[in-house]
Amino acid sequence: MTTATLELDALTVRFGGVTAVDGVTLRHDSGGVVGLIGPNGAGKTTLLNVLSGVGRPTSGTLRLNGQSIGRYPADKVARLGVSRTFQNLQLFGSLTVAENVLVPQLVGHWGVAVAGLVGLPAGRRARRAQADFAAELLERVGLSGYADTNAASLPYGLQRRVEIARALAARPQLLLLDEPLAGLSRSESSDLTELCAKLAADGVTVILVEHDVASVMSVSHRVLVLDRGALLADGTPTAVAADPLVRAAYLGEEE
Ligand SMILES: Nc1ncnc2c1ncn2[C@@H]1O[C@H](COP(=O)(O)OP(=O)(O)OP(=O)(O)O)[C@@H](O)[C@H]1O
Repeated sequence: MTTATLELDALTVRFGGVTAVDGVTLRHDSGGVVGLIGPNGAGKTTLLNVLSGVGRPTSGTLRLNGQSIGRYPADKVARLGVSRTFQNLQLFGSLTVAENVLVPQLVGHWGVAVAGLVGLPAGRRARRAQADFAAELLERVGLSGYADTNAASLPYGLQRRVEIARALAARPQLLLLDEPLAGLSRSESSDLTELCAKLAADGVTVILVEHDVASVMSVSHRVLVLDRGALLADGTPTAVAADPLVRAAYLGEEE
């Protein structure tokens, strides 16, 4: 898989008088895990929304692999290789794990669904292909064997993985995770952090928005710090952790 090239140039998002993202300029083309941290209200989710086509920039440009995507709707951005998860779990509790993972595929294939209802061979073949695909995705996130389990019955940490598997179904180059560690136990957090590292090693660029700074520092190759919408620091975890501006504006606040 070729690594995604992401370029932001003076990217700005305003909501009325509030500048949520303030002239962010950066380029990333080296894969890995990119940690995005910053105090409450720093603009992290707003930036993720713009990267995934859920939000629009007020000004500035956003390019993915050289293509300007800032004005594209979310479904088009997804087709170009950007997938995301949201802060709040968005699973269908009454569906199985495999069904949850396949939701984007199933809703896009009414023809297959109809063929399946009447028992046509094409439907059976398609269903087998879908089951194989779900199994492949679940294997990638460490959920082999859970395909037929009801999603709501899983522990929270595993439900997070189901969401990540669903995001991987679109075969993204860029995976945006919005606070995936929120509400997880220490061991669940460390397992999910390991999964981020594994996905990055597989060639997916992972952008990780997280309040758990220690986990971000442990897994990220590059850390971006937003403060009141602006990029306050950008570098390796070691360099960012030692930056006096970051310590004053952010890390100090956490102590
Ligand atoms: N739809 C909106 N309308 C108006 N203001 C908004 C909207 N979305 C975000 N904001 C404001 O933009 C700023 C950045 O918010 P954002 O949620 O992006 O920050 P964040 O870094 O993700 O915060 P947190 O860590 O608390 O999730 C905040 O001042 C917020 O109140």
